[in-house]
Amino acid sequence: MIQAVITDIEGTTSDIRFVHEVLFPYARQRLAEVVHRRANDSEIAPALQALRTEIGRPDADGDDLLTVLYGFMAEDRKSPALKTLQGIIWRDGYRQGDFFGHVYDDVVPQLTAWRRQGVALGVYSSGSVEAQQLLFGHSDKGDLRWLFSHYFDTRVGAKRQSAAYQAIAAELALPPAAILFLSDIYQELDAARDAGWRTCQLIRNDHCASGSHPQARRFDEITLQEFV
Ligand SMILES: CSCCC(=O)C(=O)COP(=O)(O)O
Ligand SMILES: [Mg+2]
Repeated sequence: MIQAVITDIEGTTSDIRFVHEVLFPYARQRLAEVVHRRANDSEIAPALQALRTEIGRPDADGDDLLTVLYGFMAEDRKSPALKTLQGIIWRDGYRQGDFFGHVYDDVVPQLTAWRRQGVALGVYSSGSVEAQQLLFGHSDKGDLRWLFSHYFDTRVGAKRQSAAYQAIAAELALPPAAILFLSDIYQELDAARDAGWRTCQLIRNDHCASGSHPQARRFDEITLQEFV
């Protein structure tokens, strides 16, 4: 029996276009200011230091780091330091009302129903936990943070590696087969299945590369009883 549902964000609860056409450009336009003018801020400095460590260049200056960050953004690299910086920049955007987090219409009713059935709900995204809470806290469906009891980002491990799913199951204190992972990316689902989780691939658009997992176009097509 499924006791927890863990969901990806981009391409699963939320439109890829919101992430790539709204969030990423917003962060990109503000990265230079953050790296050059706010480098000594208490939350920026550790992120820049983590980036130096990540790239193995302890002496990298602001320009060097900016070049690396632009490169990471161009290739959509899930760098923890980049994700931390993006989350900090997006905070201003959400708070100023520059945008709201996109959430598909079918998501909230289904998550609410599962929660009422006693199923624990969590998020696992490459976006930082702060970025996840910002998106759901300032969503176009209102503040949805009450839905989720757990948030995981790449600090628990990379989404295409099964060790991350083992670590999440340990934190949830649940057997792997009692956890259902929802994602649009079959490589992430492969890693979850390797860890013993149940999986379902969301096909939100025709561009999704298909894997060997059960599929749904919307959350209300998912029946937990089918995943025993
Ligand atoms: C938390 S919203 C921003 C999402 C993001 O930065 C990203 O890289 C998408 O990652 P996901 O694991 O949700 O596909
Ligand atoms: Mg995704």
